[in-house]
Amino acid sequence: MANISCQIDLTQPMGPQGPFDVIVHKLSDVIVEAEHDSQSQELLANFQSFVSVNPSTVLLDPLPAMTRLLDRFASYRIMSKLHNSLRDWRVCSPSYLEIQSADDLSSVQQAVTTLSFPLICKTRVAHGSLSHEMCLIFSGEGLADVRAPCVLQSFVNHGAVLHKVFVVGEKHFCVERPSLKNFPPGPCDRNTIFFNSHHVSKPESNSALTALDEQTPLLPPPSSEAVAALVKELRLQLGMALFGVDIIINIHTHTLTVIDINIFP
Ligand SMILES: Nc1ncnc2c1ncn2[C@@H]1O[C@H](COP(=O)(O)OP(=O)(O)OP(=O)(O)O)[C@@H](O)[C@H]1O
Ligand SMILES: [Mg+2]
Repeated sequence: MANISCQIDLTQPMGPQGPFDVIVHKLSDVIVEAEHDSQSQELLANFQSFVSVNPSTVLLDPLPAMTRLLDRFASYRIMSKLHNSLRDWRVCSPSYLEIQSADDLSSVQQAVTTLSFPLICKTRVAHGSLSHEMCLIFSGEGLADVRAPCVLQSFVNHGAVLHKVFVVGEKHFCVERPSLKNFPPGPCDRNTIFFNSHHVSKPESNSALTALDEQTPLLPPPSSEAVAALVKELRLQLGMALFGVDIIINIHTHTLTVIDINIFP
C-alpha cells in the first residue's frame, strides 16, 4: 500500500519522493531567506518547478499567495479594500501608510496629516523574529523613531481584546487573546514605546501594555456572520486555504476592524 503521508526532503529531487496528491508546506522561512540567500532560492526554484509540472498535486498554499502575505505592503493593500467589498457588514481596516525607505521623509511626514495618533509601526516583512518588533508613536517628533521599510498604521482603541481567526479551508475558528490597551487619541508628548508583538498577544502574555483600567466596558464579540463574510472574501482575495486574521472591535463605533492577516502558524 502507498504511504498515506511522508515528509519531503527539499534537498533531494522531488520526483522520486512522489507522487503526491496534496503538499502541505511551511516554506515561509525559506521564502523570506530567499531574498538574500542563493541556497534558499535554489530550494524554492526546485520546489516550484516540481509543482508546475505536476498540476494535479494540490499545493497548500501556492507560493505566490504565500509570498504576498509575507509582505505587509501587499497584504495591507488587500486589507484596505475590505471596507468596499464588505460594506454591508461594516468591516474596515485602520488607515496606514507604506514607508519604503529611510530617506522617504515626505511619506513619513504625511503620517501627521493622513493618519491619527497614536500610530503603530510594523516592519514590511511579516515573518521571522524581527517582524514582531513594533513601536507605538505618539507625535510628529516620535516619527524620528520610524525604521523603514515599514507600515505606519493608525492605532484603534479596542479594549485590549484581540480576536484571532484561524482559517482552514471552509472552516474557521476564533479565539480571544490579550491585546494592547486603549491610549488617549490624538498626539501627545509621550516617548515612543517599543515592544514585541509576541509579548502582548499570546495566550500567556502578561504585559503592562495590555492591562486595562477596571472601568473599561466590555465590548460585544464580532458578529459570527460578519466574520464568516470576511473569511469568505479573504479566501477569494488571497487564493489561500490556510491563514489567520486578526480582528479588533473599535470601542467607539463597534466596527469590526481587521488589523493584520497572517500566514498559518
Ligand atoms: N491598528 C492597530 N490598532 C490597535 N492595536 C493594534 C493595531 N495593530 C496591531 N495592534 C496590536 O499589536 C499586536 C500585534 O499586531 P500584529 O498582529 O500586526 O503583529 P504580528 O507580529 O503579526 O502578531 P501575530 O504574529 O500574533 O499576528 C496586536 O495583537 C494588537 O494588540
Ligand atoms: Mg498578526
